[in-house]
Amino acid sequence: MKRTISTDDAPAAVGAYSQATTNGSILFTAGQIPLTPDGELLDDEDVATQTERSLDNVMAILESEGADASDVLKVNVYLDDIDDFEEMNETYATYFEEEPPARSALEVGALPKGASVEIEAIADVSEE
Ligand SMILES: C=C(N)C(=O)O
Repeated sequence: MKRTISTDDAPAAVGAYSQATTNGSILFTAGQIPLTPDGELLDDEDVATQTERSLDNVMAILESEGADASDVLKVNVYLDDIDDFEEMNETYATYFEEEPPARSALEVGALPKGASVEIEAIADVSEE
């Protein structure tokens, strides 16, 4: 059965979506842009900082469900400029040092709120 997830440790949705949804086995986070949990937008920060903030949000959502980076199966990374790939990837790699999940990274025309980075994850939250 579908359940929506809400945690104060990640920013509230900026539109008509939930922070994450799960069926108890698989968890889907919404795309996380570089907003602090208080709602401050870090759109003027460099891509490394935006990547860090977005991934911190993903991790906070996972942790609210008792999961962590090791449970992530797939990540999608959206960049407003693919030339930022290396800078994003360097920061990203520090979050997934062992057995990194599958990932897609792509350039899109623009992201909500003028962000440079948006990151979403799919994780295994089933009981072992
Ligand atoms: C920021 C988003 N995840 C959205 O607008 O869908």
